[in-house]
Amino acid sequence: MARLRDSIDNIDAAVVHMLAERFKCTQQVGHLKARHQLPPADPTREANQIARLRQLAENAKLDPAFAEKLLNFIIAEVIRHHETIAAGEE
Ligand SMILES: C=C(O[C@@H]1C=C(C(=O)O)C=C[C@H]1O)C(=O)O
Repeated sequence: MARLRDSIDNIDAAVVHMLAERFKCTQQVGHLKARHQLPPADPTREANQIARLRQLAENAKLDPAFAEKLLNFIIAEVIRHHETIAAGEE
């Protein structure tokens, strides 16, 4: 079991690092949107991402509903950041 837990720990670390990189990109998008007075949320982009992620999840034998919930959770946090950035650049 210790070997499995070592792998779980490595995977969790990779997830954290990947999320950190993703948030670095979304922060830059937030600044671009604020500068060009674009809204924090882009529902069309979100719908495309959700459809894509659900397909990827299905192919990977991961529950697509779980993948969608996870992406929605992350996107909600990104939108919160974008609202904060927009408020600061008013
Ligand atoms: C990052 C963006 O802003 C928001 C956050 C998204 C995300 O985290 O993937 C997607 C769409 C937007 O609602 C974007 O518009 O690309």
